[in-house]
Amino acid sequence: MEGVDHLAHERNRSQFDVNDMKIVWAGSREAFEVSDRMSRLVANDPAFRKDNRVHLTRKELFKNTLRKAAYAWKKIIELKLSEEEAGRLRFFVDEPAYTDLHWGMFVPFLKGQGTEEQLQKWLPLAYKMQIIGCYAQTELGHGSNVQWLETTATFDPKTDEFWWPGGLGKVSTHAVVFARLITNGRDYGVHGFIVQIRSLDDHSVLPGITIGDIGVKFGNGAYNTMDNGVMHFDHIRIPRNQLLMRFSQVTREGKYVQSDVPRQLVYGTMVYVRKTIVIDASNALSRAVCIATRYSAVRRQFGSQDGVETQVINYKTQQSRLFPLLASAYAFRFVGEWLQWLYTDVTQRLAANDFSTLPEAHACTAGLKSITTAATADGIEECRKLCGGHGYLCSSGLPELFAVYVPACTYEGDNVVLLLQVARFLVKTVSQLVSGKKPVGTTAYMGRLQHLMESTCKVQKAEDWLNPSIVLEAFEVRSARMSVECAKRLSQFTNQEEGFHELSPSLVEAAVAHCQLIIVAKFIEKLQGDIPGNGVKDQLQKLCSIYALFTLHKHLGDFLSTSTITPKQASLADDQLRSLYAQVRPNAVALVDAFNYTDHYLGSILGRYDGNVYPNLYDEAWKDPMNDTAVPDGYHEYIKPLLKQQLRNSRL
Ligand SMILES: CC/C=C\C/C=C\C/C=C\C/C=C\C/C=C\CCCC(=O)SCCNC(=O)CCNC(=O)[C@H](O)C(C)(C)COP(=O)(O)OP(=O)(O)OC[C@H]1O[C@@H](n2cnc3c(N)ncnc32)[C@H](O)[C@@H]1OP(=O)(O)O
Ligand SMILES: Cc1cc2nc3c(=O)[nH]c(=O)nc-3n(C[C@H](O)[C@H](O)[C@H](O)COP(=O)(O)OP(=O)(O)OC[C@H]3O[C@@H](n4cnc5c(N)ncnc54)[C@H](O)[C@@H]3O)c2cc1C
Repeated sequence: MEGVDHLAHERNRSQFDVNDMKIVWAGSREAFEVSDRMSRLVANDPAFRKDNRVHLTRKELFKNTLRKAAYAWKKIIELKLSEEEAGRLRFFVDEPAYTDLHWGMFVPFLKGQGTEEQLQKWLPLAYKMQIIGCYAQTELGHGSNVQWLETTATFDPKTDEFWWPGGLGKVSTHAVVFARLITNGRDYGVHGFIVQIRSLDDHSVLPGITIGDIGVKFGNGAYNTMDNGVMHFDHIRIPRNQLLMRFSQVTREGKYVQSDVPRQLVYGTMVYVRKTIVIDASNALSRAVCIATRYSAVRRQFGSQDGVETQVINYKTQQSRLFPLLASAYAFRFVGEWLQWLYTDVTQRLAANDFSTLPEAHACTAGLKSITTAATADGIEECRKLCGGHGYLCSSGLPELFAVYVPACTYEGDNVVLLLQVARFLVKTVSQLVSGKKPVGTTAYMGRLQHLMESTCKVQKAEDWLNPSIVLEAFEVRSARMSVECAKRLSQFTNQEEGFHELSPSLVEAAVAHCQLIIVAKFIEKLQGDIPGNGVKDQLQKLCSIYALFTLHKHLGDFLSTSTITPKQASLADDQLRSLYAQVRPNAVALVDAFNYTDHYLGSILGRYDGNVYPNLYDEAWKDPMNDTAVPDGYHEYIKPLLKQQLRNSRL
């Protein structure tokens, strides 16, 4: 019907080359080509069908996931896919599965923590999927507080329950298990061990171990394709060499030998995964924004002129809710790219025994994981509301996306707990300024503290807010002043831990300010580089300004209370923001097309590429098993007697 024409018109009016933008979004031409090929491969293979997921019971759903994972593996082998291609294929299958943990945590943990000998033994098995691994760290009683894990690994172990590990409940044959290492009567803290948990012959659980699935999780379908598990050990014995010994060893005599490295390296896999989660936030948010943008261009309500109602995307309120999310998706993409660079850099330094950037890598991955996942979870829900009533239907793709995505705010570190880590890092950075230590990397701006404490914002007219150095300085001033204020208030406490506890809500806000500064700074940095493509850079500049000015608008209290800007300058920022929304409007559909998502991956009738929403929405309703019969099951038991009774009563 009408929808087809609407989107074609939208695409024709865009002011940049969408194919060039696709390359920027993907990161490189090569990355684009791999993603494009893998997404089509999945979309065109009926074995990867997912539109029936919501109608399956948990057991059917899980078995279906096992089938898809096995089929995907068969394809990977048959087509001799590279590691990158295989990763993209799994991504586009779009179903949480044990393989996420095997490839995403078990293998990286082995690679990061194993000795050469251990790598030779375990990696080939894991690479060929002759063993399947999971990551068992969280216990029933302890998740955030890793140091206080109760599981012990001694010659005479106690017993304890693990709780949550994905892939553990039904599939994994091996687990990386976190336990406090005790030898010669001394507790050496948390270490990682490889433990075989199921037989490689018949998949039965090994003696002394009890394992099960922890039960149905949030949402219908959604993350229930994953077998998050509970595991109980009762006096399990493992060979000494299953302690991963790259950084610390236990000798045959039971002597503990610690290499000269920070003990926090045992947390390395969490840093790796948190970095991945930031890129994943841009995937999830862009997907929701793509659905909401296309549908907003198709949907019409009110404002009829010449008998045609207004596209809801033309409402300023719709734009002010949608376009900041579009800008955030791009912002998270670029900060994710930068984080990937930071991670590679820190890894190379660690290999050369340079641990100097480890605290920054930890703070950046923890903080950015926290704010990008929180914004994405909220953003997906906002997109659902932007789609009105149809957004609440599973066929919009949004309810399932939300349910799958929200645990990202909790797993791999609760967001608040992680922001408190950033706050500690900031307070430490400020206190070290006194001793003359020069801050580097993302805290380098603190080195200009005197200037930032005294400077005044130069904005006099709305267009001044398009100046990247003015915007950057406003974010630096706000962040520096919030951190300094926290540090000052902390210094009034005699007991620092007590002070930290007392001030933690303000500390979290200071951490958010610092992380938002990083995102703005990295977006601006990206734009300072070479960005080829007709009109591409211009669009990205607009999105960068929208991200920054919307963030400023949302956190106006911080900017005003720290006297970073005046109320007049805040009002000028709002004026500029409105103008930017109007400039992005004709490009909105093309900007989401640049994500290059197939209809299969989007899984949304509202977000269809062709915009042909209504007939498909209507047809989809008839496919629901509820419509198999016109008269429902239960009519004879529960409806008919009711109606008959009313008839009898009315005759009385
Ligand atoms: C379908 C999936 C979709 C998307 C996912 C996309 C991509 C992911 C890819 C693959 C993964 C696959 C699937 C993902 C799905 C789910 C996976 C979920 C897996 C898990 O959840 S595993 C369990 C994770 N658990 C946690 O994260 C626990 C959180 N807690 C902690 O990390 C720590 O304990 C702490 C950070 C809270 C620290 O607590 P503490 O204060 O007690 O710290 P310490 O005393 O131990 O240390 C203090 C000192 O050390 C510094 N520090 C802390 N952590 C680190 C670190 N990681 N690196 C470096 N330094 C660290 C800290 O700053 C202190 O320093 P200081 O100088 O002394 O102040
Ligand atoms: C879908 C999913 C998959 C998972 N997969 C795995 C897996 O594969 N392997 C694995 O080991 N684990 C896994 N987990 C567990 C996950 O890592 C933990 O749930 C997470 O680290 C949070 O810990 P917690 O549950 O102990 O939360 P808690 O720490 O109990 O948090 C509860 C509340 O307390 C607050 N809080 C806690 N400590 C502090 C503090 N110091 N200051 C202020 N507030 C605080 C938190 O902000 C939160 O509001 C998974 C979890 C989920 C939801």
